[in-house]
Amino acid sequence: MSEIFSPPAAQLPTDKELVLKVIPMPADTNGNGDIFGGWVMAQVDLAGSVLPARYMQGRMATVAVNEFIFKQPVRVGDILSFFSSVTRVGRTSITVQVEVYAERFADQGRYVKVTEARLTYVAIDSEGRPRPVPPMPKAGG
Ligand SMILES: CC(=O)SCCNC(=O)CCNC(=O)[C@H](O)C(C)(C)COP(=O)(O)OP(=O)(O)OC[C@H]1O[C@@H](n2cnc3c(N)ncnc32)[C@H](O)[C@@H]1OP(=O)(O)O
Repeated sequence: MSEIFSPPAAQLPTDKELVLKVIPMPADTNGNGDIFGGWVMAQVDLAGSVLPARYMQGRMATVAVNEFIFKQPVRVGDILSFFSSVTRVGRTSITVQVEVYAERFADQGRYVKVTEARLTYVAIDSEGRPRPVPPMPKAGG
């Protein structure tokens, strides 16, 4: 019987915020029976938008997937945890780093890093043109 490769357990990041948890379903698989990469990318795009939305306070669009690494396959029934941090606030855009960790269906509590990505979002006005990112309100102000 063939063994399934099991990478070492990962530590969850302490410098990032948990922005999404989701469990992929059989309808999200590719021809190999693993989860389709496009499904993972869509979830990362949604997760990545959470922190920029706090700054942008309105319409925004994904302008770039600057980097996307599929480090390990994702499987049906994994619990996926998406962690994100803002790495750059520009005039009209915000860049985030997203890391995705899987708890395998039959190995809960042990985390495997499956994906990491860097994405950039742009604040847009009602015409779809870039607008300045509003200043972040001061905490407690
Ligand atoms: C809701 C959704 O997610 S929609 C899904 C897919 N996304 C889309 O359909 C968006 C389609 N694209 C667009 O509509 C336009 O490209 C816009 C509105 C996002 C940007 O318009 P542009 O005229 O290209 O904007 P412009 O060149 O002024 O750049 C805007 C910002 O994006 C940044 N940017 C542009 N390209 C990149 C890139 N490849 N990587 C990183 N940042 C980038 C710029 O540096 C600038 O940021 P800054 O002001 O903070 O320095």
